[in-house]
Amino acid sequence: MHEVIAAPPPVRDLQALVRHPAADLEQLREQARAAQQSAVGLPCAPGRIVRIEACPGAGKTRAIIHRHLNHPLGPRQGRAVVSFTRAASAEIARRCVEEGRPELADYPHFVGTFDSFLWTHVVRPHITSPAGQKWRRLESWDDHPMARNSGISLGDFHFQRDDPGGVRVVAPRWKKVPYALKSDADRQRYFLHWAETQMAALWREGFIAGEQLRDVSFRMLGQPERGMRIASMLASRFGEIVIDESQDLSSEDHSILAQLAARNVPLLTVGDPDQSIYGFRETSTDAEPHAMAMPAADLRLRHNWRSTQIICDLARTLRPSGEAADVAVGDHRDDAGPVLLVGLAKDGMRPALRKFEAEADRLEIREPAQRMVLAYKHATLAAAQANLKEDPPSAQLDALVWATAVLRDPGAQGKRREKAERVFSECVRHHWLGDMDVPEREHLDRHDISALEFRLVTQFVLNSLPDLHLPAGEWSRTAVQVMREHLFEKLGRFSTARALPCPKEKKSKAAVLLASKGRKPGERTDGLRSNTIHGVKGEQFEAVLVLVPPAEKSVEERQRTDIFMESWTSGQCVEPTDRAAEAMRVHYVAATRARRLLAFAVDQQYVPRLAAHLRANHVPVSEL
Ligand SMILES: Nc1ncnc2c1ncn2[C@@H]1O[C@H](COP(=O)(O)OP(=O)(O)OP(=O)(O)O)[C@@H](O)[C@H]1O
Repeated sequence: MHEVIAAPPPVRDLQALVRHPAADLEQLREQARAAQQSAVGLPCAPGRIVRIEACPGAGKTRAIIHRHLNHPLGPRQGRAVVSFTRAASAEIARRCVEEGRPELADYPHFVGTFDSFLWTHVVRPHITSPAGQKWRRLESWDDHPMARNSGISLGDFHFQRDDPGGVRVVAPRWKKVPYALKSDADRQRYFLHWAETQMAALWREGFIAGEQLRDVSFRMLGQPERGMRIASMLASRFGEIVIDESQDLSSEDHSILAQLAARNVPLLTVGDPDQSIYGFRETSTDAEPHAMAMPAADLRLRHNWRSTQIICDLARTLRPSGEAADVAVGDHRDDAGPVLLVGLAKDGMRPALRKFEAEADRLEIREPAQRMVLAYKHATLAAAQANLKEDPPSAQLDALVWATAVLRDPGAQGKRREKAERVFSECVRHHWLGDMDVPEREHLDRHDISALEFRLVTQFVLNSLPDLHLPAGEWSRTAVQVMREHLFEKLGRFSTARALPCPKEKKSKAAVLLASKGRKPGERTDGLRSNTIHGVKGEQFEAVLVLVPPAEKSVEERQRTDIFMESWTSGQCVEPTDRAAEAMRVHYVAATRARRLLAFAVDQQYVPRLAAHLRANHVPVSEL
């Protein structure tokens, strides 16, 4: 058995303490720090995966960084700290630098994403290539120009395995049929055929991404000798492999980890199962159900440094696992502000936004970046607010404007930023180098340009492009002129000298409007920010408004909203499938982003029932 350092007190005691009017904040904080310290020191155990569960705001990243800073491993051994997004890995690397220990993000350590870990340490060193073929990993299929066709990418499909134990490269099926193709069966068939042919061709060339990488890893680890070699090399290089945000592991990822653990690779996972919101990543038809039976966690952190106790109490009502409410220990723990419930009626979502703004004003939360409007789907936000489109527009000029606007917005993070970087890189390479038929790295290799050189050039172009409030026609001309001056004249190359086409009717509009959603006259929403719930995982804001709109668009959407609201207000999932639990978890993630002010805007018909349910659970609410 492992040793647990300074075990935190049992939950029942904590609950009693926190409800007591004289609960001593300093005493609670001591317990919270002791629990975090336990996570920092919890040893890995051979032969199994050691698991830490932690509530929202528990300081998971902080605990992992303290472990990395303060717990050295054996001589010449490193620690792998694995996350699920490039942004999360970059944050860990940044914190190592901030602590004056930049070497902790470098060899022999590994700080990166799960996919890059599999590639760098499981697959690449051990895979053999047929003659003339070279394996190359793509972060996403979207990164290869030949994996895209008229706005559809190979990433829009799941593929089947070519044989039972093989790799998924044949028989694509849509993850979700794009709206524009919904009623066009011929085009759908065309794209399915294109995807199958293209995937097979790219696979033969040696390109590998997501699902295929997992298949290859699993297969290689399953081979007795090769599996043993991979595991023993991992175990000698890494004293431990820490996996952050482990709730995002798919059942296939779990199977890979189980193979590693069985071969004594020391593994520690840290995550919050209630925040598992990537059910759609369960790709294979033979995948285990999402909620795999897990052994009890080795340690659970139950103190929340982020939110008020009222927000923690509300979060419990959204928790499918039924875990007790967390204990608030942050600066706003005792704020008494109730949860706001705003009824949505026929006059749309604007009144709800205004009420939320007024309440944020009253609490003196003025920074727009701290007043966050969240919804399950981007379409909901588009209806409520005008701002930059979620995805790059298809016209060349509009896409460049969009990418420039996103990359210049310090608040733009995650997937959207990655998409913008890709669009921007392609535009610069198109104008500079031409021949856009291979992914970025090969394109640069072909022209003997290093990745760093290219980054400097793109950054320079980004800074030099004109202000996005210029008329679009003028912006387009100036943008090409800037690229010509900076790339052609200074760097000796320029493959395209034409202005980016700008249709007549758009020429006099401000360029930024080419990349924005429409805004009704008189509407101003500059004082708020908005995002999808999936887009703000891991973040926090002073004030959060969660929109749960009456879904009028489709039966499917209406069902999703109804199932969610029925489940929430009845205190149990009303559907046996994972759909209800997933909707609960997604809204749980939304609610737990809030530090001080939490509001829900729901269809008016649900307000009385929701208010009654929350009050019955001792959550003060205010109906607006
Ligand atoms: N020991 C501590 N003392 C003071 N503040 C802390 C402590 N631990 C964490 N915090 C603060 O609590 C907040 C939440 O921490 P963090 O974002 O790391 O939580 P998390 O566990 O990653 O949450 P989530 O899973 O919801 O994203 C941050 O503002 C962080 O600085």
